[in-house]
Amino acid sequence: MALVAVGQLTSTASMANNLRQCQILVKKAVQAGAKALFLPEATDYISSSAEESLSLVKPVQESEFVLGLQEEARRFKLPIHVGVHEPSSQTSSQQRIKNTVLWINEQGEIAHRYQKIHLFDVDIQGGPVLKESQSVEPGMKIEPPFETAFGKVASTICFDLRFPEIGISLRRQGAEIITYPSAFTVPTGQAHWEVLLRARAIETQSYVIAAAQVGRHNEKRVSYGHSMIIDPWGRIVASVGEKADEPEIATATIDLELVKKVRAEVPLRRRTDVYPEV
Ligand SMILES: O=C(O)CNC(=O)[C@H](CS)NC(=O)CCC(=O)C(=O)O
Repeated sequence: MALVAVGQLTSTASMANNLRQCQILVKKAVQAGAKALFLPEATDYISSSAEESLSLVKPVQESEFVLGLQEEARRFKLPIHVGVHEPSSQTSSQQRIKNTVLWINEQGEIAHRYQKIHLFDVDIQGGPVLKESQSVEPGMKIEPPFETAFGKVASTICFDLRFPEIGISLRRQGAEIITYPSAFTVPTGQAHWEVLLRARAIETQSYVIAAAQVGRHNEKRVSYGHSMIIDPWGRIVASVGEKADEPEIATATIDLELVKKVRAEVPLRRRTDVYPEV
């Protein structure tokens, strides 16, 4: 059994300020006795255009944001899961970046990395129009869950939440905790956020940890907030809400016995003789 924290903040285009907000979240997580801190998608920065995003992106070893978080993790022996941007490794004519999540272990090392595979290209009437694929290169693989002191953790990012296959696949690979670091829009968040997260927890019989951006990032972008942790029975066991005046955490205990109990009580034997396995 271990206590973990989800952290919620409003990232802007100022990486220095975003790091300061994360330092507040680290302090709160340490004070609460948490054994890990989970931060949202794009915690390093949220820009107002593809051009601005391309101008801000840096490799992790040159990013004062990532280096600063690694220092925090080392100093407090607190592993941190965090969404960032990284330069593309491909040499193509169209310059694009990667939307990734990192696991920084308690030694401050990057021990796991996942690159977002589903990109958010939407045109909602009266709502947001966002074309993530204009500046972001999609990942090409699901990463197997990684071992932590409190269970096997798997990573997805934000819009990946709408694709149950990735959760099912991660569960099949042994995940006990599935993370959805996000920056959900307000209209889609109001309509879909909680119900999708709870569905992913119930159908995978896993803990779901969903750290989210909240509030106004710039003149164009506002995020829904409502970071939460859900247990394998689908109960919300920690939630932050939508206040955006200061960085905030919520904590919950990860109980692997509950994961075992739910999986034993309601065995989900897939009919892969009838439909394909994912
Ligand atoms: O732009 C960045 O730097 C960080 N990335 C994001 O904020 C991404 C792409 S625009 N947001 C989402 O995927 C929201 C999904 C969503 O809101 C939904 O599925 O309804």
